[in-house]
Amino acid sequence: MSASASSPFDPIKIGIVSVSDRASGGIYVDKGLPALQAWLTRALKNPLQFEPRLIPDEQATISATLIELVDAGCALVLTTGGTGPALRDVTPEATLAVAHKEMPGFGEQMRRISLQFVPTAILSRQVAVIRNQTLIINLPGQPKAIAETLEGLRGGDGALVMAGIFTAVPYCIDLIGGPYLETDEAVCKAFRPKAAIRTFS
Ligand SMILES: Nc1ncnc2c1ncn2[C@@H]1O[C@H](COP(=O)(O)OP(=O)(O)OP(=O)(O)O)[C@@H](O)[C@H]1O
Ligand SMILES: Nc1nc2c(c(=O)[nH]1)N[C@H]1C(S)=C(S)[C@@H](COP(=O)(O)O)O[C@H]1N2
Repeated sequence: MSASASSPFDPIKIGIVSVSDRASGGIYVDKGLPALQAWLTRALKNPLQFEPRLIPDEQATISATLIELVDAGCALVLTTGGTGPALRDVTPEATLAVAHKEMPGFGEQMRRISLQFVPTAILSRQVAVIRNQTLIINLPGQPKAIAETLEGLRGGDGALVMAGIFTAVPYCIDLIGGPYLETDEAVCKAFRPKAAIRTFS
């Protein structure tokens, strides 16, 4: 099933995946999925249909989940967790295993932004890839890292000091034949070349 919605008013399917032994094992309540859903709901104007998954740090399970979400027609899949150096952190490997194209700029920029927040930003091996017509992006597991990387760094007055990576997501999804994402500019101003901007009457 193609990720692009048949009409601009169809709900856009977004996969959200929390990769965590402890959360999936019930040791603590997962905070990643609620944080992902809340931020995406704030940032996007489109009607959305979330496909949430809470899974352990098992490489085969992560890859199978990503393939399942792409095949289900998700235009975008965001994972949180398992991107670190620890023995069981395998989300990047599982993501690359299902990739048709790598998108290295997203990981580079997420580490750059994250360094504004924590010096351990460089411990995240997060990647982003394209599979068919779906963009898959790994985020770190710290719940606060979700807004930090997607929205960027704001000054004390709320003004954006360093843009988050989500500003490039809508145009990337346009380019792979996905649906036209519209953002709430108060949360995230999507960048598109003038010729790529659509207006809906
Ligand atoms: N639900 C949660 N509650 C509290 N802290 C969390 C939660 N999810 C993530 N974190 C914090 O973010 C850090 C990094 O998240 P990580 O990807 O390691 O997820 P995790 O839940 O620790 O996974 P795992 O149990 O597989 O180590 C965690 O070590 C923890 O400090
Ligand atoms: N924005 C942001 N990036 C971050 C963090 C964070 O708190 N905020 N945590 C760092 C830490 S401590 C680790 S270990 C790595 C990997 O985290 P993960 O294994 O939870 O994915 O993400 C790093 N990147």
